[in-house]
Amino acid sequence: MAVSANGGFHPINLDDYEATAKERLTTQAHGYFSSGANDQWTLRENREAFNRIRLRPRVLNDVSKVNLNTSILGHTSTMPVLVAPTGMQKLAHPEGETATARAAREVGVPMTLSTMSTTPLEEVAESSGKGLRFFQLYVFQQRELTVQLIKRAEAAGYSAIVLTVDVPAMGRREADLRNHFTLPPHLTLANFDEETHGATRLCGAREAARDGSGGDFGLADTKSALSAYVNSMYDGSLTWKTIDWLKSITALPVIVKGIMTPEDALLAREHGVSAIWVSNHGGRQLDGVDAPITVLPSIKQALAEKPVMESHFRMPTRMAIWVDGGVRRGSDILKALALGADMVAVGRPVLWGLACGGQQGVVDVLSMIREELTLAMKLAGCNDVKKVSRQLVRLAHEPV
Ligand SMILES: Cc1cc2nc3c(=O)[nH]c(=O)nc-3n(C[C@H](O)[C@H](O)[C@H](O)COP(=O)(O)O)c2cc1C
Ligand SMILES: CCCCC(=O)C(=O)O
Repeated sequence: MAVSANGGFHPINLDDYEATAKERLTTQAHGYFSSGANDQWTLRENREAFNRIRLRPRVLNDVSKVNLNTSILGHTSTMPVLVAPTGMQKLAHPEGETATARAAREVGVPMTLSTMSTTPLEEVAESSGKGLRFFQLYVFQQRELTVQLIKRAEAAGYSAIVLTVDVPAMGRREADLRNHFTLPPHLTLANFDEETHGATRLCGAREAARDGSGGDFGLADTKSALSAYVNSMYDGSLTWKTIDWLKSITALPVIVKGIMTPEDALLAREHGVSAIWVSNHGGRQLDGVDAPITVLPSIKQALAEKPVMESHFRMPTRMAIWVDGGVRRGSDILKALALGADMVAVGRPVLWGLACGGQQGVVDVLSMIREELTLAMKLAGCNDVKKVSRQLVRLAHEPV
């Protein structure tokens, strides 16, 4: 493993990557990557919720071969795992998003590129060739800028638009406030140019106020340049009509990221999205919300109880369910699949792999996830991800 040649680093689980990444990153970068909002209750709960779910293994089921291949939006992934969008990856490694995209391609899983990338979306696409890539969209008050981003993602061969809906305002990340988070001078928000955007190096609240970009500046905005940026640039007025608008300007499948209730899952389906991404943004937005894995069963049930028939074929409309938050073990993925997820995303572990070893570090992290998932499947008596069923898990309130 390339990373083991690098400073005698021999990780045996994803937590080992996190510990070593912490040693290698600046305080500001580590604070930004690792932290959650406020008291970080939700951040911890994202992990703890997995511990309350028990597996129910079956035996004597020939698990000599395990099939992990999964179909996603008409494409194939070599496992039911995808890379979640995370901003500013050059804070982790000089090759940033390019290294992540190449690693995802090498492993055969989709990569989601953040709007807040430190590499232009075209460069990421070019460097990772035929790899499957989705573009994560933040909607800016400057609507034309948003339209341009979508057009560029289409032209560069991204296969879906992932609209993130849980950032109408910036969550309160106290590590960023303490560290006065900003981008170092050599990095920019590379999907924008300074002339049209005016803030590619992020901006302090005072600067934003001075250049008239508006916003309602609070204490947090004077301490975190990211907070000032988000609160002055993002459009906080989005509604369900925004989905209709998005669908009217792109032919790409639209995925809505940040769904946490059955009510919103049903609305998302009504508005014709291809998938919902059940997520609380890695515990970084509203502290006190449940873990995505906790709300997943009720979302799955609500969608099953109220099927919507496709008018032409009278077949139930199939909207996929993706989930993320606190996934650190192969068995976490198995639990998520059993509770109804079609795909499971990982955020921070990819950043830790990137910080530890660039592209190879991310390949190693994703390979470790694959190895753990394969073993969990074997030990649970399941030889194909398509066969993972609800019977494979027991929730805390269910009888043994
Ligand atoms: C450092 C960092 C940056 C993130 N940036 C984005 C982003 O730009 N867009 C987005 O939709 N989600 C973003 N997220 C949320 C992730 O996509 C994902 O929902 C979350 O990290 C999943 O939890 P996990 O880190 O426990 O796997 C970010 C998360 C982290 C940790
Ligand atoms: C919302 C701020 C930009 C990136 C992001 O989504 C995150 O840091 O969680």
